Amino acid sequence: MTTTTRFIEVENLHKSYLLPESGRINVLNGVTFSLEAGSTLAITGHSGSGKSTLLTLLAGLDSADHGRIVINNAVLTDMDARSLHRFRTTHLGIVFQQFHLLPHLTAGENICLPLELQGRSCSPDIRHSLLARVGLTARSEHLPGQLSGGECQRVAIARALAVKPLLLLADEPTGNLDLTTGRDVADLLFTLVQQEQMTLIVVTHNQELAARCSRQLHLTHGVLQ
Ligand SMILES: Nc1ncnc2c1ncn2[C@@H]1O[C@H](COP(=O)(O)OP(=O)(O)OP(=O)(O)O)[C@@H](O)[C@H]1O
Repeated sequence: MTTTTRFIEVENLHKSYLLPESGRINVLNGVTFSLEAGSTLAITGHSGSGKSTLLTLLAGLDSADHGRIVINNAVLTDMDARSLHRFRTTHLGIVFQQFHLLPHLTAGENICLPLELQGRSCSPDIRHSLLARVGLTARSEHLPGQLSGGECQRVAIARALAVKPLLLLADEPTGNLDLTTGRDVADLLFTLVQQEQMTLIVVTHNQELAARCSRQLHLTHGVLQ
């Protein structure tokens, strides 16, 4: 018998946080969706609706209270912390609004970090090729503090691509950039996603960015619609 599994299957995901003053708040109340490999999905929703929380669970950076996440046949919600870490560093690329580059490392060193953390070598050729893909070959030796916001996000995208991820997760990737720079970064992101045939999930308030995705889902009252 042949079974077809979607690339991503999320079933009945629940997540709450315990607040010291006001008790428990339910953020995700049964999120369910599936996604084919190579698709691009935008998750929209008002501020505080739980978009980043959902992305954090998909990235294996936090655990759900209840529910199931399957990515490429791996059941993240059954994994222990060590397996999740291995899965994340091997198969996922993550891009954040605030870039999260290490300030004391150069652009080239930041880009190589995911490979080095896996004990893999990051040769000058690999480094050069990653920098070239984001148009920053001349900036390899610059520290993040010497780069513009758009350049920092390009470095962060190259870093996310270093491990050749199956899935790219992006949390407001243009949220810290002016309109033109944000459009340039979005152009780069979608070009690379297409070239690499990656699956992309992007969390955003930006309707223009969301509209570039093949699918959009809106998070409201803790569920996706
Ligand atoms: N670690 C945490 N501890 C307690 N509450 C949290 C935590 N992380 C998020 N929350 C709360 O969960 C809710 C959802 O937050 P989340 O950041 O996921 O929303 P969001 O839709 O991404 O918002 P924004 O668009 O403003 O970034 C908010 O009420 C937030 O305060």
